[in-house]
Amino acid sequence: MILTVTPNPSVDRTLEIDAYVRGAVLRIHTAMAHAGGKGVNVSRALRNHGAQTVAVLPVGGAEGAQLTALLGEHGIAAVTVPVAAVTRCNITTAEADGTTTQLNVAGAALSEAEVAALLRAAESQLRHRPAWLVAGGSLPQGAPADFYVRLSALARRYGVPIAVDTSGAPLVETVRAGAADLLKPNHHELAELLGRELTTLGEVVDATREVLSWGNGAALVTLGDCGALLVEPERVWWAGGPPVVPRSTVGAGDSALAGYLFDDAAPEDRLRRAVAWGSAAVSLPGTTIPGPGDVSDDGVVVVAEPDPSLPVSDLPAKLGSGAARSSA
Ligand SMILES: Nc1ncnc2c1ncn2[C@@H]1O[C@H](COP(=O)(O)OP(=O)(O)OP(=O)(O)O)[C@@H](O)[C@H]1O
Ligand SMILES: O=P(O)(O)OC[C@@]1(O)O[C@H](CO)[C@@H](O)[C@@H]1O
Repeated sequence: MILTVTPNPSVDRTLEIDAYVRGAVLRIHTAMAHAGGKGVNVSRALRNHGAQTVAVLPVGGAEGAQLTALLGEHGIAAVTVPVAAVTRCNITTAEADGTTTQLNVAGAALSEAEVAALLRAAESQLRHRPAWLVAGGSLPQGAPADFYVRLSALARRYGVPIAVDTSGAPLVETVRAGAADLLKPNHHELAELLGRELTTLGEVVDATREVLSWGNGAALVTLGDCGALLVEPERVWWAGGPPVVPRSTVGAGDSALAGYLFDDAAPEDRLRRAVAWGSAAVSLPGTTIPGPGDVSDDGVVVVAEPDPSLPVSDLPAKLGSGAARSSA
């Protein structure tokens, strides 16, 4: 079983439009709602592929009730912690050319008692010794920036490895405390964390290893349409898939993380699956999370110890060839 904790979940609303025009009246082709939040999406991806998972999350108000109902529709086993604040709705516009714009709400405040209740709910599931704890997303107001560090301490008490996918202050707190066995930043979050531009593959790998040297285990660094890196202290792999016509990129990173964690395969096979699941998510509308029928790892190329001098933006073109495939 894989346990996920999403302190700031959302009802994700997606509006499909031709093109975004500021100040205009825009006609929506399709509007849809999905259960969202990073940990929730990881649970959805795992569940779609038949893996056991439990999602822990706070819910409040009418949107909280809708989120609970959506989780039920997705078949997710959820431990919901009732809170006074109304669960947020995040809005995405998905344009016909594949541009995805996310409007993410801060999320209403949790009280100290509600934060403590969320940690207790997580601990009650950790007693079942899940294979992984996945902690994902931003933190709601009222949750301390070191929330994931506290969660990590709990996970370690039960011998459960923890994967963390967050950004901003909670990411700083987590990595500085060496609290993660696996990190899932994208390269922009990594650049923001270290306060420097990361242009080449070598710069991304060095930056990641700097973060690992603070006591974190390994990192799955996703690179959007340029694939993903799996970085360990001594080894590194890159993987990229064939070009995809994007429909909505929301949930691609979560699907990639779920693909990585799905089972205990060799690192390069986990990375291949991460990229296959992430790429599949991009071609699906809204926060639709792929299942086995959507995913294929045909054409996903994995390269061990890729050339550090390559610009990240050149990776699919330079490494995604048949010639590179043999070096995996
Ligand atoms: N435009 C794209 N075309 C093809 N594959 C993509 C594209 N965007 C993302 N992917 C795939 O999905 C994976 C995760 O994407 P990305 O780096 O955007 O994650 P993220 O920023 O964490 O996303 P999110 O927070 O929305 O879940 C990538 O490693 C890649 O395999
Ligand atoms: O605001 P956060 O917590 O950083 O991100 C929340 C979110 O954008 O992440 C998921 C996609 O990864 C969406 O389902 C959700 O709306």
